[in-house]
Amino acid sequence: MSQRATVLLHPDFRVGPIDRRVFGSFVEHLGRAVYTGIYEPGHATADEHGFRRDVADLTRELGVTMARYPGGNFVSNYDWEDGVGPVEERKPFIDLAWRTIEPNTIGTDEFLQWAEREGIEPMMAVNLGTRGVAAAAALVEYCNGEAGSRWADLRIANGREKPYGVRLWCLGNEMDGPWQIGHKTADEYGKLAAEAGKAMKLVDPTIELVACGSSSMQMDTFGEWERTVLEHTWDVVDHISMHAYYEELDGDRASFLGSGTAMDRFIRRVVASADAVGARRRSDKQITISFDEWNVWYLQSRFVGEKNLPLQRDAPRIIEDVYSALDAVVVGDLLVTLLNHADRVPVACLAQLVNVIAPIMTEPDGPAWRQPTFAPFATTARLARGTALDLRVTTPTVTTAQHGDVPVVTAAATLDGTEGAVFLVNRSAEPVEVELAHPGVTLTLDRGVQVTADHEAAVEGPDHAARVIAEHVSEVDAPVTSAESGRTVLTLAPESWLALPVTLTRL
Ligand SMILES: O=[N+]([O-])c1ccc(O[C@@H]2O[C@@H](CO)[C@H](O)[C@H]2O)cc1
Repeated sequence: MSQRATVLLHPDFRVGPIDRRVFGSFVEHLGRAVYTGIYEPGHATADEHGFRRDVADLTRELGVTMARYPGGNFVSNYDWEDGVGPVEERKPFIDLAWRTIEPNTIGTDEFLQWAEREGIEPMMAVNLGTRGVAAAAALVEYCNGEAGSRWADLRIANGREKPYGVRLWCLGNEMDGPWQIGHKTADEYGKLAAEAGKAMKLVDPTIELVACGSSSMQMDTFGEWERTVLEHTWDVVDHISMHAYYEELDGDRASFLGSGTAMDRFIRRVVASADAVGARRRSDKQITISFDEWNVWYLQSRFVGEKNLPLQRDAPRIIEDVYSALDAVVVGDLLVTLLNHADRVPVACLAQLVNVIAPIMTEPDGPAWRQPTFAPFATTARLARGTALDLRVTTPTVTTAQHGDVPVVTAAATLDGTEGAVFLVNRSAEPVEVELAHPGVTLTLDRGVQVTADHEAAVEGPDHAARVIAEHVSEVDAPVTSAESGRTVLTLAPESWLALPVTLTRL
């Protein structure tokens, strides 16, 4: 075997604690994410509130800790007041983001109560596209206020006495994007976000706020946007958002498999932009990242063609990407990148949860099933606990058309007491021998989960998904070829992602 990499690991070298909110997801009023996704009264598994039990069970198995709501692009033209109160009095409206008639059957209370029942922390977004300071502050009061003021009393009148205590709030969505309803310049948005945020924190000083960063690293305004927005909002916000979607373009597999490196560079650049604003202000405050949209999404190759959306109703099928095992390897690698930035990325959302670019799919009146991308997320959310370790990886590189030279092997490791996990990715088409160097520490690897990439076009439907999972996702023994004091050698399969539970004890 010609390729070799070394991963140096020690329990004292740490990136930082893993915030469980990094295993968040996203439920937008888009296509079938809500209607016939999480919610379908009349479905065989529906609970007394009309939410699908099969979807909730898969969500639990996925290990999602948090869910962002109600958008996304949707939030930028959403009047939250239309989605509360007696359902029979709620009026449909034309959602301009996805050109869909939104029936308003599900709104803030229904979503927050679903999240509460499922043990998922909600992350709410306010509309800074067509609305502003007052509507944002009112929504915080509606969700978190105690009895005795207008909006809190409205919540109580609507049947919910106890405040929801929503901790995390997005100040709008992708306001740098020309597609956004109420799109703004960085100056316009920064001023509005600072004022909305100020008012929201005056209603509830315990909340955390996320300012919109760039919609992608490819935006022309990237960098300058972050600088300007953070100059305006520095004193009021806690996090800046990042969004990134990756896809295989023109059969360029190597670049696609290198997506984690693009994500890594993007994170480093946003951290640098935030720290530069802090330096100029001589501020010790550290802004962290809410990576509140990330995934594989065939955006350029499939969605852009679909963009002239006809006006539709009744939960249309919009951006229901079907994933391959190759996509699952990339999702696993993106999670490796997020873990390696645990100190600066406490919050992240796999976009999205159900049907829309999602690990869980459903048929109305029919089954719910896992896509191949489900496994790396569920496994990482289950195993990655405690602290992320700061590994030193020595690896061959591969030259890619999109990202230049990228590492062939990527790795992350986590530790909680003496129990932890090691995550390894081989991006090349050949097997790689990886030496785990652990001086002064005994390392015991347990059975784990492996995903190997496929070369097949993904085909819609539960049967195909189940077959891809059966063939490419497996429980495996640690592929150890030799072990001696302070050194364990294993072999990574071509184009694969591997997660192994580990026990570390100091000698
Ligand atoms: O690069 N683009 O063309 C592009 C277009 C739309 C876009 O929207 C984001 O992704 C959507 C789906 O998660 C969310 O509603 C929105 O925040 C994100 C990026």
